[in-house]
Amino acid sequence: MKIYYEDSLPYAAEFFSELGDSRVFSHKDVNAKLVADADVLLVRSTTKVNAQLLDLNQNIAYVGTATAGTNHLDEEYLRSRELGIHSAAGCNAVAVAEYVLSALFVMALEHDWQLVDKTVGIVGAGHVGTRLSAKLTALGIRHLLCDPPLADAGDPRDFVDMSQIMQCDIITLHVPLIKGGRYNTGHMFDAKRLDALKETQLLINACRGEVIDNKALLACFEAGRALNVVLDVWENEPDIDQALVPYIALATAHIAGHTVEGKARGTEMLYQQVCGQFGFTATKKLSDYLPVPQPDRLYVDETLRGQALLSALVLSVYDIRNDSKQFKESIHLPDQFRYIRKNYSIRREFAALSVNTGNNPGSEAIYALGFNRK
Ligand SMILES: NC(=O)c1ccc[n+]([C@@H]2O[C@H](COP(=O)([O-])OP(=O)(O)OC[C@H]3O[C@@H](n4cnc5c(N)ncnc54)[C@H](O)[C@@H]3O)[C@@H](O)[C@H]2O)c1
Ligand SMILES: O=C(O)[C@H](O)[C@H](O)COP(=O)(O)O
Repeated sequence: MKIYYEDSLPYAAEFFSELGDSRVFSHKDVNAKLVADADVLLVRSTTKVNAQLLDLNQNIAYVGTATAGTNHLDEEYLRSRELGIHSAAGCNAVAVAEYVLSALFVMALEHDWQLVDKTVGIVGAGHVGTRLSAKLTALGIRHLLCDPPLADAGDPRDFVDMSQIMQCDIITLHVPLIKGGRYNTGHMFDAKRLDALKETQLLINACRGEVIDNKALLACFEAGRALNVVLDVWENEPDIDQALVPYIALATAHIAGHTVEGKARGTEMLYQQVCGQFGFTATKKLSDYLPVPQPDRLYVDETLRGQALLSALVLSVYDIRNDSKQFKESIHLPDQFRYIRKNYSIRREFAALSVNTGNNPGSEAIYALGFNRK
C-alpha cells in the first residue's frame, strides 16, 4: 500500500511507516503525477484535494485531512470517487479554546476588563465552541451559544440567535466555512453586522477568514471606527490584505490550533481511520511520541488571586502577544504568512503542565481550566 503524506503532519513517519510504503511530499510541489499511484493520501489544510490532484489516480482508496476544517477538500469530487470526507474533527479544539482564553486575558489587561462582568457569545458550538464553553464555565464567565444546525437537530443545550449574539460584549466565531444555503457562514459578518458592532465589543475570528468580510472590516477602520478585533484567520490566506493588519488588536497567522498535541492528535486520528479501513490493528498511540514539556510544572504566584492569578497562569503557557508582535512586525516580508506557520514554535496545551496550587483558594478553577493536578 502506498501512503503519501504532507510534510506538515507531525509523527506521520512514526505512525504510518509500518502500514506500507510511506512517502512524504510538500504542498508546494505536490501534483497529479506525484500522487498518481497513492492508495492513501494524507494532507493538512495547505494541500487542495480535487480533480486536478487526483484525476490521474485510479487506485486511491482513502483521503484524509489531519485538520478540523475540510474546506480545502472538494467534497463533491471526493464523493463522486466514493472516497468520502475523512478529517480529524476535534483534534485541535482544546488548542483553539486556549488561544481564545489567551486573547481574552490580554484584552482584559489592556482594557482593564473584569471578565466575569462580560458576556461571551460563542458562534458555533461544535468541538471548539464546546471546549471553550467548558473553560469559560471554569472561569465563571457567562456565555451564550449560537448554533442553528445543532439547535435544529435537537441538541438539548440552550441556544440563542444571532441578534442576541450581537448584544454580547465578546463574540467569538467557531463555525466551518459554509458557502450558501440555510446555514451559510460566508461573510456572516458582512458590512451590516460589522456596522452594528460597538467599539466596546470584541470580535474574535479563529475559524475561517471568509466568515468575516475583510474588505468591509477594513472600510470600518478606515472610516475611523475603533473596533476591537482579534484575527487568527484571514480572507485569501496566505495572500492576506496587509492594510488590515495594523488595525487588528491581536493578529496571528492561522496558528490557533497549532499546539503540539493539536497537530499530532490529527495525525493519530487519521492513523486510527486508516487502520480501521484497511483492517490493521492500531497499535501506536500519541502518548508514545509526545515529548515531556520543559518545564513540565508551573508554580502559582501565592500573592495573586482571581483573574490576576488565572491570567498569569494562562499567559505563562501561551501569551498571544508574542505571536501578534512577530506577525505585525514581519508580515510585510515576502511569503511571510506561510513562513510563520511553517516555522511556528508550537506550544503545549494546559493539560501537559502540572500546577502545584498549594493552598490557593482558586485551585479548582485552575484544574477545571485543564491544567494537570499531578
Ligand atoms: N484557526 C485554527 O487553527 C482552527 C483550528 C480548528 C478549527 N478551525 C476552524 O473552526 C471551525 C470549527 O471547528 P470545530 O472543530 O468546532 O468544528 P465543528 O464542526 O465541531 O463545529 C462547528 C459548529 O458550527 C456549527 N455551525 C454551522 N453553521 C453554523 C451557522 N451558520 N451558525 C452557527 N453555527 C453554525 C455546526 O453546527 C457545528 O456545531 C472548523 O470548521 C475550522 O474551519 C480553525
Ligand atoms: O481546521 C483546522 O484544523 C485548522 O484550521 C488547522 O490549524 C489548519 O491546519 P494547517 O493549515 O496547519 O494544516
